[in-house]
Parts: sequence; C-alpha cells; structure tokens
Amino acid sequence: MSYHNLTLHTDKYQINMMYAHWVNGSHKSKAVFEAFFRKLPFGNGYAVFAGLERIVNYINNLHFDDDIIAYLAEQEENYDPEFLKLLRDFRFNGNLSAVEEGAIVFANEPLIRVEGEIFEAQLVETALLNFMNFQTLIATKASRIRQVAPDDILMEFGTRRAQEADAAIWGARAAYIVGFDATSNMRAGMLFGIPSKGTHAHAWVQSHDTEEQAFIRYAEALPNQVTLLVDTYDTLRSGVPLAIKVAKAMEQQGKQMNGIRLDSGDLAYLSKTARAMFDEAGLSYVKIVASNDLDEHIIFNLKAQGARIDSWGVGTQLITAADQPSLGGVYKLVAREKDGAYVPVIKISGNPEKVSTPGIKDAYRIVSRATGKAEADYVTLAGETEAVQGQKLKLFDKLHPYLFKFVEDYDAIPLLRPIFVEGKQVYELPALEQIRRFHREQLDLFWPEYLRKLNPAIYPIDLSVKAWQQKMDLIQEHSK
Ligand SMILES: Nc1ncnc2c1ncn2[C@@H]1O[C@H](COP(=O)(O)OP(=O)(O)OP(=O)(O)O)[C@@H](O)[C@H]1O
Ligand SMILES: O=P(O)(O)OC[C@H]1O[C@H](OP(=O)(O)OP(=O)(O)O)[C@H](O)[C@@H]1O
Ligand SMILES: O=C(O)c1cccnc1
Repeated sequence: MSYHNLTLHTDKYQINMMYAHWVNGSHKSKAVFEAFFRKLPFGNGYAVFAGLERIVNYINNLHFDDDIIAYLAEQEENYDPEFLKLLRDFRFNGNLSAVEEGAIVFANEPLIRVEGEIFEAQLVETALLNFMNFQTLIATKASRIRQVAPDDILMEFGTRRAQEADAAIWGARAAYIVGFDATSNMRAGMLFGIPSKGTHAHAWVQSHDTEEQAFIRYAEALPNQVTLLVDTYDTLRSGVPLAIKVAKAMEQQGKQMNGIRLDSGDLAYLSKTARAMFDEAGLSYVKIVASNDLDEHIIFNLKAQGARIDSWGVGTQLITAADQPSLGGVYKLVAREKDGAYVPVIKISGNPEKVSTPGIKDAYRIVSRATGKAEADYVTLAGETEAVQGQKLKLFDKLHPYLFKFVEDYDAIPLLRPIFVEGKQVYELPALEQIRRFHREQLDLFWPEYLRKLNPAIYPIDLSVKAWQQKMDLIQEHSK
C-alpha cells in the first residue's frame, strides 16, 4: 500500500456520486465548480491564497492503482466491475484555473475553478478544499504576525504542536510565503528550500551538571550559531550573566555569539533588562529571541511595552491557527451541461449570504492607474469583457445594490490563471522566492486600512451587472 497516492483522499460520497453518475450514463456530462470562502478568518481584512503547489501535484498524480481498486471492490458490493475498470484508466482531463499562491484574496470570489466531466470534477472537491483551506488559513495567520513585526526575524517553530506531519511542513511553507524568515522543521527546509534555524532546548541545559558547562559546550560545538536558552533556572541572575561570560570568551577566540532566547516570564521586562546587561558588557550585537505561546496580539503588545526583542519563534498559535482552526472554503457547482450547452445553477438558502452566485465566473482586481492601489475586485460572468476594456465601471454592493460608485482609468487584472487545460499542466509552478516576491507586490496594491489587524476597512467585492442580473433571475425562477 502506498501512503503517497492521494487519489482516495476524498469523501466516500464523491465516489458514490461518481458511481451513480456512471450508472445513469451522466458521468461524462460537463460541469463547472468554483471554490471560495464566505468569511475572512480571524476578523482579518484579507486572506492570502496558498495551496496551489500541493493541488497541482495532487492532480498530476491522480490514479486508481490496483490496491485502490481492490479496496473499493471490497468496500462496496454495488460497484460494478465495469465502473472499477473505468477508474483504472482515470486521469484528470479537465480545466483548472486558480489564483496564484501569495495572492491577496477575499470572501465570495472564485479562487479555484474546475471545469470537466462531472466524474472528475466531483472527485477532486475534498482534496482541493483540504489543501486550500489549511494553507490559506495558515498563510493568513502568519501574515497577521508579519504585519505586527514588519522588521523583525520571524521563525516558525510549530511542528511539535501541528496537526500531524503534513500540516507542519505545508504550514511552514505557508508562513514562509508571507514573509517568515525561517522554519525549525528540517524536512520543510529540505523539501522547499526554506532557511532552517534553531536554538537549543531546556533539555540541553538539564543534561549537564551546570548551566555554565552546557553553554560552554554548546558554543564549542556550534560556534557559528550560538543562541543560548537562558531561562532554565533564573534568567537574570544566572542565564544572562553566564551567556555574557560565554560571549566574552568567544570574543577572545575571534568569534561572536548570535543571541539568547527567552522562553518564559515577562518577556517585555526580561528583554529590556537583558538588553541593558548585554549593552553594558559591550555586547550590543547579541540578539534577543523570544518564544512562548506567541501570537500577533502578544507580539503587538510586547512591542507596545518597549520589549527589546529582535527575533520571534512562533509555534502553536500559528501552526494550529488556534483562534480559528479552520477556513470554511466551499466548492460549489455553478454550471452544468444540458443539451450540449452550459446552464447556470444556483443554491438557494434562507440566509441571503449563502445563496450561491450562479454561472461560470471570472474575477478581476480593479487597480486605479492614478494611485496604483486596488479599488475593488470585480466578479463577472466568464467571457464578459467590460471589465477588461477599461471603460467606466459601476461597482455596487451585492446585498445593497443602491450603494454604488463608478471607477474610471483602471487596470483590470485577472485573478484566475489557467493551471490545467484538458488535463495538461500549462502553468509553471513558481519558485518559492518568486511567490514571496509576488506576495509583497500584492500587499503594495492595498491601502493600509485594509491590512490592519483590528477592525480593518472592508474591501469591496462586486458583481458585474450581468452576473447579478442572472442571479436575480434564477432566484425568481426558483421562487415560482
Ligand atoms: N509582558 C508581557 N505582556 C503580555 N504577555 C506576555 C508578556 N510576557 C509574556 N507574555 C505571554 O504571556 C503568556 C504567559 O505564559 P505562561 O503562563 O506560560 O507563563 P510562563 O512564564 O511561560 O510560565 P512557565 O514558566 O510555566 O512557562 C505567554 O503567552 C507569553 O508569551
Ligand atoms: O510556544 P510555541 O509558540 O508553541 O513555540 C514552540 C515552543 O516549543 C518549545 O517548548 P517545549 O516546552 O516544547 O520545549 P523546550 O523544553 O525546548 O522548551 C519552545 O521552547 C517554545 O516555547
Ligand atoms: O529552535 C528552537 O529554539 C525551537 C524549535 C522548535 C520549538 N521550539 C524552539
């Protein structure tokens, strides 16, 4: 059995629907699904899209091998052997468009669009949402942390508390996309080329007769990366004075200590006092690292208290997105083939926010040429050209259509990029460094009011008149 084949990384109901379509002869009819989320996480003003690399690898490797076929046959006696034979030859042959990793995205706009035979478009829902929801969530959480510490070194320390191994490495990658500097996870370092960094644990100090002996031996063993954890016994009375002694001894050998790490107690007070002690000893180059259940709120608070912390190690709160552990991204059917053409489909709900927007859609970021800043995202029916041609555009609020404004002199930048066309990958996955650069450029498109951590301004996501009208028409039709 291979742990690496993710083809069955799907819910049973997908395979059952595939089977029922096959039984009814409808499995080859075309369908279009769109993935989006309805609410931004953490009360943030934006999210950062991530997960595409994993999705591309997943789609490229989809295949039902012998073990999977045997398992399905054993699981469900209804499955006809002919259906299983068809699965044996299954490959994804559809079209997939998506937002690029590192892009700033918002609620209620298409982030991934899958067009294909209902058979294949249905199968991939679960995995696509799994990858998009987790990685986008962690990238967004990490971005909030980056926003409060724009100039400091940020290290991702979460693996031991992550929801298992995949979450640890893809979470580390998501954090790196939005500007974390390093991860402690060596596998993420090796797989993705993320710089790896680390200090040492309390166990290192505890495994010696004295703290001093522990510090000296560590400095001798790894003279290029000496960051000593100073809080095992008494930070200010023992840890910091001993670290100063070791730093002085290193200087005698022409070497420089990197830093110390604080992992408990009042991090503002301890960092300020330790800073003064190192400066007093002529060691102002020694940096102070802090860790201990940090998140964007505590870091913001510590900075407001004048903490002298140069580098932050962030684990649990980031990798588990502890204050909101899931993003509610969904994958909705928006059009289906009927008599050889696509017809839009809608999902009605008593909750107006949950009524789906029918039809195959595109999304554009409307960027003012005068300011270089994004004015709104504009969701159109696919193939509508108004937005692209630069004429005066009416932007109106979906729930309150009487609230509107006009924009002129803008660029309309398409958000969805073709990734697969008829099953063939047409998008070259960018290097991680390129994704980081792209993310920084994306941030530059937005006024700071949309980016602030607390009570951000609401960025408009507007429907084109045609898309809105089609939605109203279908609501009317279904209410009859
Ligand atoms: N000056 C400060 N202002 C606000 N929060 C702080 C400050 N200093 C530390 N914190 C945070 O407060 C929390 C304190 O955690 P905790 O109760 O575990 O204390 P501790 O000192 O780490 O105790 P322990 O020795 O048991 O680890 C941590 O999340 C830490 O990051
Ligand atoms: O607090 P987090 O944001 O999750 O960051 C990771 C934590 O993991 C380590 O603690 P742990 O007690 O596991 O090991 P240690 O003995 O090395 O401190 C480290 O000292 C951090 O406190
Ligand atoms: O390198 C460190 O200091 C580290 C790594 C993982 C978790 N906690 C601390």
